[in-house]
Amino acid sequence: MPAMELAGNFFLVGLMGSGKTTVGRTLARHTGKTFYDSDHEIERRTGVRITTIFDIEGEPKFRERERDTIAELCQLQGIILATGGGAILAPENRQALRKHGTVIYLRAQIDDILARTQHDKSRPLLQTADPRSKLEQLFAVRDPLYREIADIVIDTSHQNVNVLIHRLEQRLLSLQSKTR
Ligand SMILES: Nc1ncnc2c1ncn2[C@@H]1O[C@H](COP(=O)(O)OP(=O)(O)O)[C@@H](O)[C@H]1O
Ligand SMILES: O=C(O)C1=C[C@@H](OP(=O)(O)O)[C@@H](O)[C@H](O)C1
Ligand SMILES: [Mg+2]
Repeated sequence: MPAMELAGNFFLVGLMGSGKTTVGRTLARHTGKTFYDSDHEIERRTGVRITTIFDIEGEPKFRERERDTIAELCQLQGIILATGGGAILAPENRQALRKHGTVIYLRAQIDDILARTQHDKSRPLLQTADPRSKLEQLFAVRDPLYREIADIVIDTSHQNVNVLIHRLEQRLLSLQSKTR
């Protein structure tokens, strides 16, 4: 029996390192919904890591794979989906996410993201001499797009994951009772 009853799909968006995969997995456990991560799904389908896809095929082809994967996952019901940070760049993805579920924007500070991702080589866009300025550029382009489709914006800075998830779940329950 899940601890929490929530109707519908929930989609997590936000920059790399904002916690989409981590929060999504726990939210799925608490709600009894099935967890998907668009990056994991792309890796499962191709049999290679995201970095390898970027190396061999380049970002445009990765974005195509991401679009196809998100279009398919959005047809499912009762899921929690952690998207990749750049998924919202494609208008089709923004439209599909808005249409098929509740969109949660995990908003993180660049300092926190840098601390969380500094030892991790799995994000090709951050393998640069100056990841801070890269993240600043990405934030400038993407923050308006995350906001455009978000039903809930939640600040993730200065708190551990458990506190964050508790706050998020309270927000989701109150959103659900309002829209009923
Ligand atoms: N609120 C948080 N506070 C501290 N660390 C976090 C928080 N959210 C995520 N992390 C850590 O940051 C790293 C990146 O998280 P991840 O869930 O992979 O982010 P995303 O999927 O958004 O790129 C992981 O090591 C995770 O444990
Ligand atoms: O921001 C981006 O463009 C990307 C974010 C990554 O996912 P996370 O946001 O889960 O790290 C992954 O999809 C890929 O490396 C590109
Ligand atoms: Mg992720």
